[in-house]
This record gives sequence, C-alpha cells and structure tokens, in this order.
Amino acid sequence: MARPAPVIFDLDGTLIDSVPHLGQALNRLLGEWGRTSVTDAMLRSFIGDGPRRLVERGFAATGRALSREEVGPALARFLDFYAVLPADPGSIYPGVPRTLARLAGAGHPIGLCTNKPQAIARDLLDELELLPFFGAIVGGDSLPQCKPAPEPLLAVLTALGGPFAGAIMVGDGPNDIAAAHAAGIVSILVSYGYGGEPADLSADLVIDRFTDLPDALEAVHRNLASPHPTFPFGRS
Ligand SMILES: O=C(O)COP(=O)(O)O
Ligand SMILES: [Mg+2]
Repeated sequence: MARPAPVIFDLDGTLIDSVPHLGQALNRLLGEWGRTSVTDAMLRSFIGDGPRRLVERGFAATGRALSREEVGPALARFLDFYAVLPADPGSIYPGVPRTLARLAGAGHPIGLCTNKPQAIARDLLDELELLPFFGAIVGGDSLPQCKPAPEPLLAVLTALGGPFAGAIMVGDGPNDIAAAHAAGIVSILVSYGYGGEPADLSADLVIDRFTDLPDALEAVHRNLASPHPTFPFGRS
C-alpha cells in the first residue's frame, strides 16, 4: 500500500484566526503614529503576505504610506507588540487539534508553510500545543522566496523526507493555491479564512470546515488513483 500523502498547512486563516492578535499589535503601532485603527475586515485583506506587508498596508490604509527607511523600525515595533501577546487557544479553528491527531495517527507526514516568520510560527504552534504534529516548518523568512513561489512548499516536502506522490497543500488564500499550483501538488482551500471568494481561486477542492479534511483527503486519494485523475488543477 502507498504511504499516506504528506499534508502541508498554511497557518493564518487556516489553523488559527490571527485577526484579533495581529489587529491588537497593528493598532497599537498605528496609535503610536497618531493613526486611526483598522477594522477586522481591513485586517483580513492585509494578512497572507507576512508582517512587513501587513504593516505597510496598515499605514497605507490610514494615511501616508511608510517610506522605505520607516518600514524596518515600524516592523520591529509591530513584532515587539505581537510577541508579548499570549497565544490564545480560542484562536484555533474548531476541530483542528483532533483532525491533526487523526491525520498523524493515519501516518500522514504533516508540515507547515506560512509567510509568517518561522520562529514566530513555531513558538505559536508550541504555545498552542500543536507543534508535536509538525515534522517541518517553513516560514516567510526561511528562504529567499515565499509563497506564492513553490520553493517553500518544496522545502517542506524535502524536510519531511520527500519527494512524495500525492502531496497536498491546505490553505485559505491565493498564495497557497498559487504555490501549490507552481509546485504541481494538489490544493485544498478552506473557505472560512481570509482568501476571498473560493470561485476566484482555482483550488482542486474547497472545504467549509477543517473537520471535513479527512473526507477531502480520501477524495483526493481516489481521484489520483483513478485512471484519469483530474487533480491537480484539472489535469487529465
Ligand atoms: O501574513 C502572514 O503573516 C502569514 O500568513 P499565512 O500564515 O496565511 O501564510
Ligand atoms: Mg493564510
């Protein structure tokens, strides 16, 4: 029997709802600069390209954009604010721990590919008691490239002991789907995250709840084992 396929997860908007904490840190920073706060809806559209872009977008949305010289110190200040916030178990989306436990129990190698800095992502997973599930973590600062480039996904697969047949990326945004596409692996979109309209993102499958994942993986497996697979991305 083929070994279970590796499953690579995005972090923000997929495993955890990071809007409250990112919002607290960003709005503290904006407040120091005399700016108005950003709303949760704005934040959702800012997340997914790492903290530097988040900070830049926060400033651009509330007044003058930061100059190139201002971005570094503003980012450092943002990360200071963010780092002191205690991880909130309530930020984990419903069913994530038990579903990860089920996948790990079935033998799926599990990895993380986020555009958050690697150390921050690792510490967060550790505090939330999710770290033991992950055999590899690649962050937005791990490589010269970040999602939507394929390199971070391929690095996760290598770190998990790949190459593998039938690897799967699970994420909430266009970067996740594009990175999977570029890496030639199957993509599953979670519809509850920050990525916008599922119809605009050409994922192989869409799930509405994290707990739908085992059934989705089964559907991927059946598809890839069929004589005429249509995953990834309508390949025939
Ligand atoms: O924008 C970020 O900081 C991270 O986003 P991601 O975990 O969805 O890649
Ligand atoms: Mg995300």
